[in-house]
Formats: sequence, structure tokens, C-alpha cells
Amino acid sequence: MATASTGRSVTLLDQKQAQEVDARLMSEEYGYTLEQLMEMAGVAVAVAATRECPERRTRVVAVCGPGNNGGDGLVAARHLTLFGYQQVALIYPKPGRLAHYRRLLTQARQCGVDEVRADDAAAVDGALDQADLLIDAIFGFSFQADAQTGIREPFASLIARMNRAAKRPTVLAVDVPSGWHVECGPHWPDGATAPPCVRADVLVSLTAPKRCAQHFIGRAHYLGGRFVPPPLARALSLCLPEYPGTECVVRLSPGDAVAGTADASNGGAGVA
Ligand SMILES: NC(=O)C1=CN([C@@H]2O[C@H](COP(=O)(O)OP(=O)(O)OC[C@H]3O[C@@H](n4cnc5c(N)ncnc54)[C@H](O)[C@@H]3O)[C@@H](O)[C@H]2O)[C@@H](O)CC1
Ligand SMILES: [K+]
Repeated sequence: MATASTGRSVTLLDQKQAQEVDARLMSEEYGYTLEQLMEMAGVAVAVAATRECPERRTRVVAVCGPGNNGGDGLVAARHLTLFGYQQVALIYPKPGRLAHYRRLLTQARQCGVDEVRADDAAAVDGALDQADLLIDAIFGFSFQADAQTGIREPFASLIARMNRAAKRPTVLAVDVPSGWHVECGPHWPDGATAPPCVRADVLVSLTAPKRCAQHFIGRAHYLGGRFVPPPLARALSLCLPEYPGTECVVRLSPGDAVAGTADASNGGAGVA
């Protein structure tokens, strides 16, 4: 079996720590570019999708948000076509402005990913209703919402619409189920009313799970993002599972992601 439960503790990151790990990876010291990280993250998402929906006729729709979580969705969609999936589509209402996102879109198009016009409500409804697999790549660890702002359109409506998709597709969330609080998941702090959120069956955490992963009760939780250099893991006291062999994802078991809550008090993420 390519993926295995690890049976050990895994560090959980809060929002600030996740952003810090991201920044350290792309620092002069560790030398990654965003493009590299996103490519590896997106491949991991695509591989996890093949584990959960191996049938190549699976109708896949990746719903992509305006930030890097959306970028992971663009990469995953492309790799699914390269893995032989014949019906892969994107809903991408607010394309990122960076040239990198334009290149990802071009690459996806050239690999046969269809684009659903996000301003055509009937087309969006049709695509969501026919989907067997929805990839939720709307928001990741930089999602922010409060009782006043909630989720800005068109994403609030899109999330509600995804949850009503006719075929009850498998929903795979990238890094954080969109609409969840990055730390508290579906339960918002201070009794605030939670915004609408994606109901995910599968979660693919990237780099290290976020604290909200403790609340995930879907059928499978994977970790991807096999790119953390050992010195960085040591410097931040990150507890990460072994990836089996050459795998780019590892399946976590429910008890895995509970004990290693990180502590950033000394400027790094440490296991409490
Ligand atoms: N080192 C890592 O961990 C890596 C992370 N990556 C991905 O990058 C993600 C984080 O990306 P970003 O920091 O760009 O942020 P996100 O993609 O999580 O979201 C930021 C975007 O969402 C919008 N947004 C936030 N709250 C909103 C609200 N209430 N209503 C409407 N729009 C809202 C913001 O305006 C911004 O455009 C991760 O979750 C992961 O998926 C990978 O691409 C690369 C490696
Ligand atoms: K997401």
C-alpha cells in the first residue's frame, strides 16, 4: 500500500506559524521559490485525489480561490489530466494577478483542463452537479473572516452551491476546508457565528496540518508537501511523519495530528 498511517504525533500549526514556515522556506536561507512549492503541493493534492477516486472517468471540478490555495488547485487539475483523468474542469472566478497564475492557467489549458465560465451561473451549476470529485482550493491558511465581513462573494455563494452538488461528490479540501477557521475549524472563537464552509470528505494538509485539522472527521486525511529541509524542521521543532519510500503523500490516522501543537514563542514553531 502506497500510503500508510504513521501512528505518531504531527505538529499542528496555527495561522501565524503556517505563514512563518512558508516564509522561511522561501527565505534566502532555504532558497525555495513559490512556484516550486506550489508545484509540489499541487502534485501531492493530485496524488491524494487518485487514491480516493482512482477511476479515470471521474468528473473532476477544481474550485480555485484568489490566492496560493487556488494555485495548488490549478496545479492539481493539470496533473490529474496528465495522470489520465479525462474530464477535469476549473472554476476560477478571481484569477490571481501574478504572472505565475497566468502561466499555471496556460499550462492547465494546454493539458486539457476545461474552464467553466465563473460568471455563467448555469454553467457553474451544471459543472458542480455533474462532478464526482470536487477539489476545494478556495481558501487555505490565510483565510480571514469575522462576523462583519464573512466570506466575500462570489466565494460564499460558491461554497453554498458546492455543498448542494447533485451527485454528492467526494469533496477534497486543500490544506483547510474553505470557510473553516484556520485554528478552530467549524467552531469560531468567542461564539462568533461561523461562515458557510465546505463539507470535506478528504483533507490534504500541506507542509504540516493546521490546528483546524483536529476537527476533521472525514474519510481520509493526507499530508503532502514533502519539501521541508531537515535543518528547517529541526530549527522549528517540526514533528513530521516519515513519507513511505518515494511517496509525496502520507495518510495520517485520526490520532496522529493531535499532540504536536506548535509553540512560536521563541520565534519558531516548537512541539509543546
Ligand atoms: N509552505 C506552504 O505551506 C505552502 C502553501 N501553499 C498554499 O498556499 C496557501 C496559502 O496561500 P495564501 O497565503 O495565498 O492564502 P489563501 O490562498 O489561503 O487565501 C488568500 C486569498 O483569499 C482571500 N480571502 C481571505 N479571506 C477572505 C474572505 N473572508 N472572503 C473572501 N476572500 C478572502 C484573500 O484576499 C486572498 O486573495 C496554503 O493554504 C497552501 O494551500 C502552497 O501553494 C505552497 C506551499
Ligand atoms: K481549501
